[in-house]
Amino acid sequence: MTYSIGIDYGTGSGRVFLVQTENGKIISQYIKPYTHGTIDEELNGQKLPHGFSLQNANDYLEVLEEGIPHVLKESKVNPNEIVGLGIDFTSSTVIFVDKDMNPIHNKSGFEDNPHAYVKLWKHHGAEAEADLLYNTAIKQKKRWLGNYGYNVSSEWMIPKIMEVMNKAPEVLEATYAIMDAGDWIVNKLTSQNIRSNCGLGFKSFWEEENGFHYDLFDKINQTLSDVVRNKLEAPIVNIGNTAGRLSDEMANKLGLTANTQVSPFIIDAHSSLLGIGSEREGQMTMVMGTSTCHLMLSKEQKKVPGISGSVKGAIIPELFAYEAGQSAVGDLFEYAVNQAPKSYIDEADERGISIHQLLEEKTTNKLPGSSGLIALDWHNGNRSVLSDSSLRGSLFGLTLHTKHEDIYRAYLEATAFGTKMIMQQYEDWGMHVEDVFACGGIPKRNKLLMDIYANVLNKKVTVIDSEYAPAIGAAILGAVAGGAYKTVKDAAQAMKEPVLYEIEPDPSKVERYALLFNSYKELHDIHGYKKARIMKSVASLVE
Ligand SMILES: Nc1ncnc2c1ncn2[C@@H]1O[C@H](COP(=O)(O)OP(=O)(O)O)[C@@H](O)[C@H]1O
Ligand SMILES: O=C(CO)[C@@H](O)[C@@H](O)COP(=O)(O)O
Repeated sequence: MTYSIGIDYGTGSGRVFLVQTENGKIISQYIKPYTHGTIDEELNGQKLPHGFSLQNANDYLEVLEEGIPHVLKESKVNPNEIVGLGIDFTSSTVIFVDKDMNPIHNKSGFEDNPHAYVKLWKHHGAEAEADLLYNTAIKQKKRWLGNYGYNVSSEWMIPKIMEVMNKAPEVLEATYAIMDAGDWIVNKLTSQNIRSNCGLGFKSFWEEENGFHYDLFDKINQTLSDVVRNKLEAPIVNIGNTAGRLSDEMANKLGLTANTQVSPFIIDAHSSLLGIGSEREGQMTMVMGTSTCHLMLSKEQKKVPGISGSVKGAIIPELFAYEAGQSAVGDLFEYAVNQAPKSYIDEADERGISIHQLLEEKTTNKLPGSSGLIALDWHNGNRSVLSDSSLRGSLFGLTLHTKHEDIYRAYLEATAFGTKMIMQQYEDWGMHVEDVFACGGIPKRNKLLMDIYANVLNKKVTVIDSEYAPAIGAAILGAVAGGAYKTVKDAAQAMKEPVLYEIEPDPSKVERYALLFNSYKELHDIHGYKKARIMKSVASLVE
């Protein structure tokens, strides 16, 4: 019997899973909320600018140092039988390190410097830099930008590097290497300095054929090109290969053996496709957590406007992986939960259920549209298809009698409408959606949400019986790196998570949601671009 370890670094916590390579059976698991959480309001007493989302890289090491010894102790598995280890991580979560791979925020004199900290994937401090990259690429008629949906997100690597260049040159001066946090964990485990093709391909303007797009960086300035060449660029390891074995130091520290192979990191949402066994064209997989990522696979590369990117071999070696997404989904529902009236909080406490469950219960039997509410789900900007992180959410149709559960449901529905916009974009550009899968931390917890998605999308939705598909995907890559399987596809089919249930559309609800979607589409177009100045002028007064 052999085993592999999958470690899923989500937005709020790290999750370590020990699984059987034969069938993906979870033998032991450990979930560690990040000690410092997400640093977004203030850092050591200093107020942070709006849109900042930082993390402390030491928290990521705690996941390793606590989680791996825990699963070994609990399972009593012989470490010699653990052939591989895989890492999935949110992206682009950017870390700046010195030549010993130590985060700059650990260095004396940098403790209070926000730009020395990890820029979480949802950090929105690099809007101006993203706009400059986009406008320069458009002016230079860079056709390759079509592989990134003809947009540049402030959530990606290069704008975040430019932000530090512009706002904190002292951090850059002290920095030896820059990378995705997922690459950093792999490098800490193997004492190397490598990069994964998945992270670079989706978030760093790197393509296997041409490498980094210095043709664009040079147009910004020579410093940017030099920083990318000297600090970001490094040997690349493709998904499906091994990044190398555990270092002796880490093997001893964690209780593993130096024979354990480590897979290059994969982006968390992308890892879910492996975890659910999605491996062919025509399948749209929604990975629903803090955010939602809408992933598809194709034999061809198509330039689909408004999606986040397409990268060959980022998930399944011989296919192009496509990504689109919504920056606030679980975050949006959390926002609604946090606005719940005290009476609801007390009722949920008395009954020992979550506020989510109480709100779902109170609104689950209502007819679509019965509240008269409709919302735009842009509380953290719009990633796809508008790619504008400065956009803001809104709620229409409020009356003096509107109930909080109706507002909660309006947000659930808004994320479904936003998903329909993305699905239609894929289909309009030749990528037919046959099957819709739902996985991640949310689908299993909210049946009403899945009912809404099936009826808004008018598609059967297959809900996966696992909140941990990304971790299983990472374990699958660990198993391949460790030689338990010859191909990623074979490993995914053997180790994938099971289906929990399938939900079919209900024609009566589909009809009502079609009317609501038309209204959503009009509001989307008005506030997304036709009259975007209305919300932007209000936002201009934000400190
Ligand atoms: N019953 C529920 N219905 C809808 N959303 C939920 C429910 N329970 C938790 N959530 C949301 O799930 C999100 C966490 O999902 P998870 O996949 O664990 O996050 P991530 O992988 O992004 O760290 C939170 O944003 C939370 O608001
Ligand atoms: O950006 C990506 C994928 O490209 C994700 O890492 C990011 O949306 C965060 O995902 P989670 O919602 O935290 O799982």
